[in-house]
Amino acid sequence: MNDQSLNGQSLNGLAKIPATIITGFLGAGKTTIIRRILANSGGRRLALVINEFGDVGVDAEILKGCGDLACDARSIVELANGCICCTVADDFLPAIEQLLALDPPPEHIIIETSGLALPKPLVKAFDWPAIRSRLTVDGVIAIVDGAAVAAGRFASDPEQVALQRQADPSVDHDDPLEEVFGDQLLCADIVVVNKTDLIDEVEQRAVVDAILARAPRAKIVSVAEGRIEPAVLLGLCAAAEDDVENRPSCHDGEAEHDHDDFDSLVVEVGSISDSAAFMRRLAEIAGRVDVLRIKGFLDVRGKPMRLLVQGVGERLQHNFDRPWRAEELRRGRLVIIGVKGLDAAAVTGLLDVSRASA
Ligand SMILES: Nc1nc2c(ncn2[C@@H]2O[C@H](COP(=O)(O)OP(=O)(O)OP(=O)(O)O)[C@@H](O)[C@H]2O)c(=O)[nH]1
Repeated sequence: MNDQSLNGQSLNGLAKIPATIITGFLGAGKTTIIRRILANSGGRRLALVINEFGDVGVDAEILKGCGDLACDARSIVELANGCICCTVADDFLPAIEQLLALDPPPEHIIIETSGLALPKPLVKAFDWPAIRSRLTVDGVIAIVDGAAVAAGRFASDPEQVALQRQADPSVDHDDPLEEVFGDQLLCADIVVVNKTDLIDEVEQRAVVDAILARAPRAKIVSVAEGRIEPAVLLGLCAAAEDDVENRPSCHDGEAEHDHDDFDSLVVEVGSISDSAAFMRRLAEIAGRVDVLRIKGFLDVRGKPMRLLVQGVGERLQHNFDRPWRAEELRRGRLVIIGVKGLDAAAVTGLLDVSRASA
């Protein structure tokens, strides 16, 4: 602890505002869990910093308005300019300043990192004087997609890797999914295994074992649909900024890292008339091209409501989430994320849409 803080108090004697970092791989259920926290806030004034990949802003849109009593629109800041671990110096401090300027200020800040972000650089930012004097990291929560872990998404097959090494020793065999996943677990105070509705008990045990193999000291809670009492996740008083040394990362020692291991694109989709047919095509693409995450909104002709589309791997969901507003452009846009080499041409070709941006 440095001289600027003492037992959660800042120098001017005011209690520091606690901040909870919610991390977890693409589609693990971070937004779902934050919705639950907002809905069961117990009257606490919450603020959110939402960082996501692609500028479609799906998470913030889902969260706006779902917990008005706990958190109004002014208390939600979106950081869409890349992963928070890389943009922390430019974007995070202004976001925090904006929230601290609210009158009255928030009682607790929740930060949702993008699914590809490494949480450790963010925890380190809480040691900067401007932040350290006013905030503390109450806890780092890593959300895990139980079904994806059970399916082996984050574990490279050692035999396969050995065979590939024999064939071509120059190929880089690090598994980027495994690295991000491992870093998120090793930084966490609590690991939440979500999506237990999609796996049986044997698989659940295997998932817990896989987590403990990487993070032997992890405290693990298993849930479905993010159903968890906020009291389990908030109020941990971990002061993680004082404890970064005990949160190892496979990127420790690197001056900076990048997200070159992943590709993303945003596609513009004109009005569709047959949502079922469109979803079938999307499912076909997710199967054919190795898509990790799809999300966005679509305009269905003749429908007053906006269609929310969510995909994790090949599992797709869609539902009308709210009416289009009168002043709003009815615009279909999807963010599609995959590992490096994602065949963008195949995606746009199969969907018969244009690419808006990377
Ligand atoms: N079956 C099942 N689906 C879930 C569960 N939790 C979340 N989902 C679904 O998984 C998808 C992704 O959930 P999100 O909460 O958006 O995940 P996220 O981690 O915020 O996603 P990113 O921010 O894109 O990384 C959505 O379609 C959710 O409805 C669960 O426990 N079971």
